Amino acid sequence: MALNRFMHPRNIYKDSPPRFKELAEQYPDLKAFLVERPGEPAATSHKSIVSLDFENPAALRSLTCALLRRDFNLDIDLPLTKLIPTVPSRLNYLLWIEDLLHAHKIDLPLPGGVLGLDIGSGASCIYALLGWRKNGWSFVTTEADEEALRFAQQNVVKNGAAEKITVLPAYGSSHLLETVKSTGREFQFCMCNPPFFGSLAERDEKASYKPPKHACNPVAETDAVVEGGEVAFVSQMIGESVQLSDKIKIYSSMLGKKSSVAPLKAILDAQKIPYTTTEFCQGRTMRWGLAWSHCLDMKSVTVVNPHKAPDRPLTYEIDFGSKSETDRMRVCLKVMELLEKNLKMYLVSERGGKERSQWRVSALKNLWSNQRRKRREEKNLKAAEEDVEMGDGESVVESSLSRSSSRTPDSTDEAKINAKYLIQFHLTIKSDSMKYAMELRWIDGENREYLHSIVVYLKNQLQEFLQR
Ligand SMILES: C[S@@+](CC[C@H](N)C(=O)[O-])C[C@H]1O[C@@H](n2cnc3c(N)ncnc32)[C@H](O)[C@@H]1O
Repeated sequence: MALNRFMHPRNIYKDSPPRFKELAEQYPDLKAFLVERPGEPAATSHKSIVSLDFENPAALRSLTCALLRRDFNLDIDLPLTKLIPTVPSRLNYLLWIEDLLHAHKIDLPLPGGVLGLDIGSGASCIYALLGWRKNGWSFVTTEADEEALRFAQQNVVKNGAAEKITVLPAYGSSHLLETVKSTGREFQFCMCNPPFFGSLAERDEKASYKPPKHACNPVAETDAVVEGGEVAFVSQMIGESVQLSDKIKIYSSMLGKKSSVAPLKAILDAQKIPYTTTEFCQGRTMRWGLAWSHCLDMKSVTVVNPHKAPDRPLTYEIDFGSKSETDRMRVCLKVMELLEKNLKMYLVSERGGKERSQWRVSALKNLWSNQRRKRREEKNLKAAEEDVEMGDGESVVESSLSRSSSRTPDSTDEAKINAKYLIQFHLTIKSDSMKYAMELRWIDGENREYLHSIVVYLKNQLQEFLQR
């Protein structure tokens, strides 16, 4: 896992790679593929190291299925004859798409939601299923291989995503054009992990492609090979994108060979199409990302740099003195209510698990400042209402109401959803022995001080709530 430290900073496997022994306790399918070897001679514990038999495609399949089930509540079937995706690597590309949408403010809950197009879903249909489960996105995907298409369709239905993900057969020789036309829809982005090679011989000969032992499985030719290789495939996508223009806001593709990046950039440069590139690092494998647009200035995009350590989060610890799932749920629900109902923020769930839940939170209005004044006013209002109940006259209530500056955000907030948000941050709630820690991590916005005020607001509200 030499390159793991360069994984996308939000990749959940970056700092916590799968522990095979633990995982196999939960998913006994994996047990048969565990390999135990002695620990390092220098290690004091002499503990053996438990790994997985990565050369066995069935082991890889069990791992992928277990991670999807444990971390994303996704249940998929995969034939051993098709490409078996690794979850951490697929997340890296998806997280980059999130960054691009975010940088252009097209990741907020749009009226119809975010709609993506995935070219070549594979049998797993992994990008669409992850994007749907993680971010609530809708997808149209295409697939050229009949067996992979059938599996992808079954996997979508099996996970109850048929209303949000449509898996279509590839449209003849067209990669994008005919599919987009046939749906009559507009897409926020398209993504693609094309077959890399021009021929099987090239795959086997290419010095620049040395598949790590553990990545090899008897991949069908359609997964790995396409006439002209990935450069021809993506140049055709670029050509079709010129005709589609802003029907897709951000076009993108993953590239399996570094040597493909330069010729594709040259094609975009020649046509003055703005683009941006990135590197995906996972395990011992590197991949490249290329994204371009006909309506957005991709050159000015500052995406979250995968090589830069994220800012330290602001943390608030809640000490219960006892731990139960019910306590954690109560706190999570209260935090959701405070953010969504009281502060009118928008939450997108990014991870839900027993020990840790994470959301991306966007605020369009500052409803957290001056909370002390607002609470004082609410208290006055309450006292006045009690006076009324005791028959003490209406005038007190009226004046108290007119003094109160707290307001309920109206439905026009929805209409302004595309406007610039004030702040966007990650909220993580973690449970650890006797404590629950709530972490707020800055993503973007107008003023970093807001994050501090939001923590103070949540802290005050939760203290009141927990005392009850
Ligand atoms: C490298 S695999 C990627 C599968 C999956 N997206 C993943 O990342 O695991 C490429 C997929 O594209 C499909 N494919 C090849 N040419 C295609 C085309 N013209 N339109 C749609 N799918 C195509 C292949 O059958 C294969 O399933």
